[in-house]
Amino acid sequence: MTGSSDSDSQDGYLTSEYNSSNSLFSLNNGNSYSSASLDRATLDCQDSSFFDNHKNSLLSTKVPRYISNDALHLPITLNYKRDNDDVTYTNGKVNKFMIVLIGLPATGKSTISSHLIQCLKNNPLTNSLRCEVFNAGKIRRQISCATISKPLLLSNTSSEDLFNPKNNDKKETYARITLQKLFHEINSDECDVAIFDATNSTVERRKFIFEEVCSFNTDVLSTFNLVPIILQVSCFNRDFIKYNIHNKSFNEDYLDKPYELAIKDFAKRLKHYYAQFTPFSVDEFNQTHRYICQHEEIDTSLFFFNVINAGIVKPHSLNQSHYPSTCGKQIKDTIMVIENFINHYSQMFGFEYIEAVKLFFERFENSSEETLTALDSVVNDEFFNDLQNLIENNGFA
Ligand SMILES: Nc1ncnc2c1ncn2[C@@H]1O[C@H](COP(=O)(O)OP(=O)(O)O)[C@@H](O)[C@H]1O
Ligand SMILES: O=P(O)(O)OC[C@H]1O[C@@](CO)(OP(=O)(O)O)[C@@H](O)[C@@H]1O
Repeated sequence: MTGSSDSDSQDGYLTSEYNSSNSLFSLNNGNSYSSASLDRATLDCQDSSFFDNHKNSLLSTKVPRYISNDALHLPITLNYKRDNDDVTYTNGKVNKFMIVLIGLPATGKSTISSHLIQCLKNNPLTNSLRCEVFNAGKIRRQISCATISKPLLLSNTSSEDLFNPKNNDKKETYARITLQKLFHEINSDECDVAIFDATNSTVERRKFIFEEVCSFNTDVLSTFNLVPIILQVSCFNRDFIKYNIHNKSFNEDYLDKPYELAIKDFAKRLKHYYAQFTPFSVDEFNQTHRYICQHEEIDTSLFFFNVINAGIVKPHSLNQSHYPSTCGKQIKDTIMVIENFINHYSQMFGFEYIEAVKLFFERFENSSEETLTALDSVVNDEFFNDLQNLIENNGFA
């Protein structure tokens, strides 16, 4: 059965319908970013920008006070227990899960992955599953450090220009190595839920990933079957993006770099990504499902979930679930927990994040701190306009 998932309406006054006819990801409008902007669709802004209008920022929205801090931290648990014999099989192999992340840099993929793991660990239905994140950036840093033996002069420096599209081969190599590590750890039964944390921003990359998943599942030497789950993380709010870029400037790529250089470098990286990114669509979901079914010669499961602007925008018809005709309890339970996490993300974590962003900008407005001035000089309207142009001209306008 195929269908879109429901979401709650508890936080209805904050959320906006995100339907396929006005969606960025809509097939009917030619996957257009410009003709299907989120701010028009959801925030009632006048221009047709990819980004939320700064003045109509989500930050001006009130975070509901009826959600206590405790509730924000407590993943919602469901009311029944997992049985010991819940393990299910596909083609005689024990099922495990692979979560394929998709999203531009600094949209919150790694952060949301750690929230999801927290949620799976806190739910009796899924707490026995061993979860692991396979981050392509981390593998890149490890390999670069080992190769150049100067730990902090990483391949991210502008001289190597790793993120320039002309150097895509290098990025693909790191992604392949990361995937191989993931398959190896699944096959040696070291984890049950493997999260592939990379931008996976092009159709070609995703095609490659699903070809590899099919090869893994049909390989007589692999003991396990991977149930693929696609989790797309999107962020269209300028304040969120600016705040996230600020935080990214403190990650391992920039430990030895001054703040302003880090911001400039990351801003440049973002431009490269915006020039190439293709969002995952319902159409691509259907094509991928057909491909997997043909290749594995069975009716397989495939799931697609979205977190948009930290869960504040609801992706109703974008989320897709395809359960096979004979679907084991373990798959149903795990998907239910993940779906529940997606539907309640704003209450569990999103609002707390908005509070943090608000605080950050309050501090920003009342200070003349050099670091924050540097941020403003790089991540400004001109920068967002550049990103907008890049996304419109990358074949999806
Ligand atoms: N949902 C979120 N909750 C809390 N912080 C977030 C969230 N999304 C992004 N951030 C902030 O933005 C920074 C970058 O997010 P990250 O998860 O590393 O993005 P990505 O993995 O997509 O590159 C994080 O360090 C965090 O400070
Ligand atoms: O190869 P893709 O899919 O672009 O993803 C990997 C890249 O994503 C990035 C994008 O910034 O992730 P991360 O921020 O998690 O470190 C790079 O570090 C990393 O090299």
